[in-house]
Amino acid sequence: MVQILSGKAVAQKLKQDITVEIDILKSKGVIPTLGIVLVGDEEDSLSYANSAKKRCETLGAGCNIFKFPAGINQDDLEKKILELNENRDIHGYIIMKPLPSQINEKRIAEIIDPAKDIDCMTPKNIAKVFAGDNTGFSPCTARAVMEILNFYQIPIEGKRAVIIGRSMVVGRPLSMMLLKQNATVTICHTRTRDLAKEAKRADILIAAAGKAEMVTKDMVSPGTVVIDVGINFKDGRMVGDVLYEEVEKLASAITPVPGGVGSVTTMVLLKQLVETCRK
Ligand SMILES: Nc1nc2c(c(=O)[nH]1)N[C@@H](CN(C=O)c1ccc(C(=O)N[C@@H](CCC(=O)O)C(=O)O)cc1)CN2
Repeated sequence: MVQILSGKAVAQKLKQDITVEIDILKSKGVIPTLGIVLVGDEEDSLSYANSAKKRCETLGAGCNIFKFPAGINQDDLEKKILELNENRDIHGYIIMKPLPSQINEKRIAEIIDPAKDIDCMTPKNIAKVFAGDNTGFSPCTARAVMEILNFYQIPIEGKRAVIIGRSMVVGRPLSMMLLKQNATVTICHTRTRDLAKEAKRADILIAAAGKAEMVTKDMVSPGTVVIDVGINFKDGRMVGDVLYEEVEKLASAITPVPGGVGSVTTMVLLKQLVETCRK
């Protein structure tokens, strides 16, 4: 019988700690406030931004969405980021990705104040993740995956983890986090020669390719733990990167979409907001 790894239970546990922290900060006259930089109108980024705002409202934190047109140029966006660094009412902020193609993401990452970088875009913070140093922030989605694995006590040490996707928000940092817990990690991507063969070798398969329902039954061995990071919209409904109906029949455990990694990601974002606010 497949185990459903619900993100809601994990989010609930994180929520308890965050609520206590917010109450302490409020008693000192500080309302932790999140900034969200949203450029253009990518559906998953909009969903992420709106969900994060709702969570802030529910937990008593502040949230400001800074929305810019998809055609914004590099200089104007950089100016806005520098303003956010100086804005004492914003304690931490996230820049929704992907950014439009005219924007040089690397240059943006370099000017973010690392103390406000709660989704871990700056070279300084990402270097800590790669060095296995826990004193900085982690990319929220990658950390959400680890929170789920740890909450459900999924064994990681010595296991073969296969990640489909090499993004800087999930695939690459997550590979380092799993490595830190002694998994043997493989990252697959668009140029991987025999993706199904690689995926079938996984004890833990993480789908983070950003492609709706691309992981099918022929890519999964019986007994695999399947973590679906994807948030895609198909015919008006939210679906993951895993074709759930097929794969759940083979998996030993699986995260659903919705109600899986996505619901933990926004809670991790708030946790990291509260952490930076406290500092
Ligand atoms: N800077 C970043 N930008 C983006 C990221 C990212 O990790 N960093 N990720 C994607 C979107 N994303 C996660 O990967 C995401 C999209 C939507 C939601 C969301 O709506 N969460 C809901 C619950 C959804 C569910 O039940 O699964 C909630 O928390 O209530 C979360 C994450 C794009 N851009």
